[in-house]
Amino acid sequence: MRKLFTLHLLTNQKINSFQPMRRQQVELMIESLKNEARDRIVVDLSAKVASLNADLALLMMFRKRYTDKDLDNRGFKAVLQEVVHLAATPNLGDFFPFLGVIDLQGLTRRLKDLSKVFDEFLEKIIDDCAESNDQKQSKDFVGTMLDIMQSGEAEFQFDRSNIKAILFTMIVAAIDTSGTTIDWIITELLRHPHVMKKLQKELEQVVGLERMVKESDLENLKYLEMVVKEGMRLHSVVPLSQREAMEDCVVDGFPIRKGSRVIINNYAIQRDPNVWPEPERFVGSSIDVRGRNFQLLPFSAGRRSCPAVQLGIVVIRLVVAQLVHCFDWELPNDMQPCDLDLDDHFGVVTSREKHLMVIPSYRINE
Ligand code: HEM
Repeated sequence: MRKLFTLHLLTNQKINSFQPMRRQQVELMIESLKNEARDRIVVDLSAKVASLNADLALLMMFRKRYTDKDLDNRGFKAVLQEVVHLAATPNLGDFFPFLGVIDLQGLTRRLKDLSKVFDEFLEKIIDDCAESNDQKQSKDFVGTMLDIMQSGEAEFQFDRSNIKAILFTMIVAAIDTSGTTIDWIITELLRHPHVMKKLQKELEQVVGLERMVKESDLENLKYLEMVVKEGMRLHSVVPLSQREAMEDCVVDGFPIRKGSRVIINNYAIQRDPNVWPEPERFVGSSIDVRGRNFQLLPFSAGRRSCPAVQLGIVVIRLVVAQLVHCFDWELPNDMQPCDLDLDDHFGVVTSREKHLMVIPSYRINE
């Protein structure tokens, strides 16, 4: 299934083919911010970035626009945040099975409510895709899964509920991660005005102030690359990974029995003073993000690491570059950069506790 996902969505060719769609969606967000800048409105940047990422991910995966209302009145960000928060909350019932029935924390009940919301949405996606795939020569990802299901040729059980489970994983994995990462990087840039200025300088030199950033500019923006890596190091949006030992082994002197689940604390590794001499510092990391040396693990590492590293990085760099290039940012109510709060909302994906509120002013020459 991972191979299918990679082949259908994540080859270089596929990622490039979605470039015009990314440009269009990012331009829409910039246009709306430009209007708000004209009126000096305080904008909820977290919400803007979240809805941009939901649009990008859903358009890419399902080739169709779905709005917040298609999921639930609360919208994608709020619902997904609740899912990732509940999924990471330790359930007493897992440790003391007799408590599972009582559902003391109400986790099972809340997750069941959310699963109903998602179930209806996923049914709609599958129906829409089935309908549009009938008219197309080339199948999209959902169409291919429907074909596998109908052919009965899968070597494992594969029905509609399996398709829904896969789509659910993809939506959770794709939507919240990139948006949350961008949110944290902009937060750090606001907390470090000299880094923001330096990045704007690089953008002026490479792109100029007569036009917006294009995806083809990204490879020439080396300081942007470092800023993004450092933001991902300080704010590991997926703070913990879980793996199950396939055989008895010893890790760093600790014996691990086959079948044990090991939790890897990416957050702690990325702030480990033995690896990072100044762990709290922002900017200066040139270490590879693919976790080859197990020092920087925003996408985890190994066989179950994120298959969408390249796509994630492109989206993050593009959106951060556009926001920093097109606007100067001010904090509302005379707030100072050092007063910006860094409280996080712990979950499978860890986002800012409070939304980032800022005042943009447009800086590109018309
Ligand atoms: C900044 C953006 C992203 C970050 C930081 C990120 C991070 C991660 C991490 C850490 C994992 C592994 C979790 C674990 O260890 O169990 C993962 C898995 C996954 N990610 Fe991403 N991700 C990002 C973007 C995306 C996007 C855009 C997609 C889809 C288009 C995606 C699809 C997936 C999938 C399907 C998996 C599960 C892989 C498997 O179980 O084999 N991710 N991601």
